Amino acid sequence: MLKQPHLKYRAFAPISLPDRRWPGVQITQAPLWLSTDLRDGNQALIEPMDPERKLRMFQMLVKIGFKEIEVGFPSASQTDFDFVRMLIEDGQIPDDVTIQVLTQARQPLIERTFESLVGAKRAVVHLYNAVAPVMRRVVLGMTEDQIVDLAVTHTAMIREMAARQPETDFRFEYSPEMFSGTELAFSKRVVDAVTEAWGPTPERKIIINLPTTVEHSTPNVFADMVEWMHRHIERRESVILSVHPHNDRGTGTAAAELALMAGADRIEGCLFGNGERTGNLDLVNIALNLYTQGVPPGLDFSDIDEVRRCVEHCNQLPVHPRHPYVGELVYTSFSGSHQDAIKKAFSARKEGDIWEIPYLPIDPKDLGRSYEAVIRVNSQSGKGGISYLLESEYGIEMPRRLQIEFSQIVQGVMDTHGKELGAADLWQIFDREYGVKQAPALQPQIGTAEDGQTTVQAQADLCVRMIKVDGQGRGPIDAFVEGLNKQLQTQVRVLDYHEHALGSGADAQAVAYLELRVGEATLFGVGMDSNIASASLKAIVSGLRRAAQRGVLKLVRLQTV
Ligand SMILES: CC(=O)SCCNC(=O)CCNC(=O)[C@H](O)C(C)(C)COP(=O)(O)OP(=O)(O)OC[C@H]1O[C@@H](n2cnc3c(N)ncnc32)[C@H](O)[C@@H]1OP(=O)(O)O
Ligand SMILES: CC(C)C(=O)C(=O)O
Ligand SMILES: [Mg+2]
Repeated sequence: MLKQPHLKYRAFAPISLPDRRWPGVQITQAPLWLSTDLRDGNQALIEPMDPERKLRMFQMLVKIGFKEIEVGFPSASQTDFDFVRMLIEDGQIPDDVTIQVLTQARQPLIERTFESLVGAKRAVVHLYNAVAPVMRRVVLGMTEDQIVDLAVTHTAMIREMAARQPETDFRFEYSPEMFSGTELAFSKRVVDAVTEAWGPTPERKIIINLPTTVEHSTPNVFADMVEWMHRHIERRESVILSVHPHNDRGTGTAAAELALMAGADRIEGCLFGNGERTGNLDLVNIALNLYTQGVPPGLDFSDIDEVRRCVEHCNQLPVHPRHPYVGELVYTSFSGSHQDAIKKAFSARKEGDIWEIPYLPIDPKDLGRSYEAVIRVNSQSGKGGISYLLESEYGIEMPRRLQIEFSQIVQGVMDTHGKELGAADLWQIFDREYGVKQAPALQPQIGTAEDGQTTVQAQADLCVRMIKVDGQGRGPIDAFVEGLNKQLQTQVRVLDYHEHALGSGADAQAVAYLELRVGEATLFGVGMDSNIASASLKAIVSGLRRAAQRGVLKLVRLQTV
């Protein structure tokens, strides 16, 4: 075994392009898109798609808005051939969509490819052959001249065959396979020769597609290569310059973005990055990256979960929960400080504002995702997330100090059970702690004394004992507390008061949050009632019951009911 196994690898060589321009370029418009889900994606599946899956994928791609779709390698298998026939014969291809098919540079395969396209309104025939030194040497066993000849001969063959099927508007794409591993001068030589053989014009351009068949350099090197081709190939005005990144180093998206800055007009890839090995470029990722920079991608991902379900069904492969933009967890925040910032930013945001929500680079609603999933509560969470869930799901708008108090209670539950808590769990804990739903009846009678003060008579079930309250004060709360204090050894004071309405119409409720000082202890009580005064009195009782349960409430008189 080698002591230094890394020595068997060769470093990629930087490109000499001292006046490179791409680093200063900003992407201001979407590229032309080609989906190769049904070809490069399909050829990489454990179980290639059956006709039902292929059609479902095709229809989804059309719905998303792809205008160029590579639908297969029709000369490779009967299934691919039949699928292309079905699309054409069943009129499945909308007028504004062009199908594309791939072929090797071999006459029988090209003939079969044209056979599959009979009757199509429009089609792109996509020819490839390897140009990289290792492929020339090991696979094709050809010299540079022979490779150029292979490409040119078969381009001319395609041109002739296209002329024999004039009912179809044929376009042509050429890929120097393994462009990313090929000497630039040789790539240019092959590409120029093919372009000349096809004879494009600015009105009828050829597509020259530069594949990162295997990604083995940093994206800046690929960008240099693309810019070099962009600036050096002949007839550039008659060429649509396309790129086809794979993702072996995990930088396919970066490579594609830098390639666009470097002069590429068109991008090939697959939804959620399916494809050979680590996948093709993820089209959804790059399209939504543009979207979040204010550039409309021209592709519709407004129901991204529907797209994901379709892709998972067709590919029989799951999309990772952390996959950019679509994963189950990518709009979810567990950690307390993130939740806190998100909650505050949502409250500060006004309709029409620029999107500036920390930790959420895109509005989940734009992709058909809801905010409900944004915040989930586990042991890493704090008051922000807990109060966000109770507010968004149950309309409970806790004041800040209650948020702090309640989050400690939730933390206690979490420490015991260790599991994630949903909004319903939080509501249950809240209700149990503050006794909101099953609060004991008070039967308050509120009146006015001769001196104008408010009088309150009520019954208060303080857990330890039911007491009769009879008090007088500046308002119902003051009167109730005065009445209570006559009976309690531990004195009660209201420190703070918040209330809000919950719901509307006949079912509307008032929720009151009262911060109480009970002897030495400070704690909250919460009350809910259709009557706002009753809600406040219930909140006081809620706080006192909690104080009694903690043993901080002492009665002085035994005036029970
Ligand atoms: C980077 C890419 O994704 S390229 C697309 C790859 N996709 C696929 O291969 C999926 C579909 N392919 C197939 O079904 C088959 O490979 C076919 C039908 C195309 C060809 O099948 P076969 O004739 O049995 O050949 P095989 O599969 O072994 O391919 C290797 C042969 O193709 C030749 N070849 C490879 N690429 C090309 C090319 N672009 N042009 C001409 N010949 C080529 C090789 O030199 C080799 O020839 P050899 O058998 O004389 O040594
Ligand atoms: C056929 C070509 C474009 C390809 O898929 C690749 O090189 O990755
Ligand atoms: Mg590929």
